Amino acid sequence: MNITDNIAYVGVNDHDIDLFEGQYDVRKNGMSYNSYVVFGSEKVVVTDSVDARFVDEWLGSLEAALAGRTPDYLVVHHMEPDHSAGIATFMERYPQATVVASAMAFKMMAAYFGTDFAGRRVIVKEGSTLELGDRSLTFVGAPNVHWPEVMFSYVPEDKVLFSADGFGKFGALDVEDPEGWACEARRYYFGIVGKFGKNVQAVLKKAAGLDIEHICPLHGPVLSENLGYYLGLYNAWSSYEPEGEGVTIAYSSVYGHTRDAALALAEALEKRGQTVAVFDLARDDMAEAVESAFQYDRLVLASITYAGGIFPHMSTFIHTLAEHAYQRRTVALVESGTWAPMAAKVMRGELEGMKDIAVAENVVTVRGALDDASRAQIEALADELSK
Ligand SMILES: Cc1cc2nc3c(=O)[nH]c(=O)nc-3n(C[C@H](O)[C@H](O)[C@H](O)COP(=O)(O)O)c2cc1C
Repeated sequence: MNITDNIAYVGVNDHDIDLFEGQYDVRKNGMSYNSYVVFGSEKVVVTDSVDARFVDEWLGSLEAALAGRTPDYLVVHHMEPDHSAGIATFMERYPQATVVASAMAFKMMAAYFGTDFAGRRVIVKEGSTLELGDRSLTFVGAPNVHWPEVMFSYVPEDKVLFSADGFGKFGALDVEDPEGWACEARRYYFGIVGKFGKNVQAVLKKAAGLDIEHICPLHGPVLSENLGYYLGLYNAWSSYEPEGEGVTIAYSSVYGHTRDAALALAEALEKRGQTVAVFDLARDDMAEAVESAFQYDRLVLASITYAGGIFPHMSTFIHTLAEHAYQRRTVALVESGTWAPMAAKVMRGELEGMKDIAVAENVVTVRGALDDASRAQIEALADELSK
């Protein structure tokens, strides 16, 4: 696959992986680890490597793409092992090659490979340029998007931005994603990059000064058309702006009564014309619930009272939101409890540490099964959330 006349794709698809980064379920569509070759008139650059299980396949694709040329540089934008596992093998195979990376990336290479390639390396920083003859790579610092050593690079002659894990997406490239780009890119963003909104904003500002026609991420498809759409989403996501109006309802229930309340609220909201997404935190993909909470402007947390506190899945969910800097949203509380309901109080306390969270006035309390009182509370909450 060619990105431009001078840039080829040499990445791999992974359909064996179950959990990406140890927690994100990608069994349905797999994952891609992207690597590219930039052919300059004088020098050839390979960008990044792939996961350890695919290094041989990557080297095979690379050799085919090189068509007899030898690579002069291996540019390392990001040292996470799913992109860096093949560095040492590459350097053995191509003894004339030089590694190009940030100073911090070389420290990480020493930690992973026992060598920082002294004598065979070029350290780059913001604004450094690598000349390839009729082409060049200019480096753009992207610290903490989402590791500290990350750099993007830009090829002005081809208007190509190599964006490391930025603009990444779950899913291998040999399967069509029926949901389009945004759904799995959003789950990826809020799971993996979401905490670092400020850093993403900083690099987006730099990117705004570049004339870009292709964004080449380390996971997912190369983005070549309608770039304003992708940049607009990244701008909304990284500034913690809700992407749209809607209510995410996340519930934890053992015997089904809290679920009944959550579903009754969903129905009441839908009757009022609201978009609603409901998640069972024990059974649905929690990363999708997190994604949905960030996508929409309102969130309902519904939990049983569990040993004087909240259910473990709800606790994990709220902590995950907090860890990802959840903010600027309205949150409503639904609780159940048979002898001393406490869940709403506990959840309210957990929300206190988050920025700009407005807690809805109406709280729903279910004491056993839904009754007239709790049904009335559900209607009142639906009214409040639909204002
Ligand atoms: C392990 C366990 C611990 C519970 N702890 C409390 C509690 O501390 N206070 C309380 O009022 N109810 C407590 N309950 C009762 C639940 O809140 C009650 O069963 C509730 O209806 C469960 O809602 P559900 O039907 O959605 O699972 C507990 C229930 C279980 C199963």
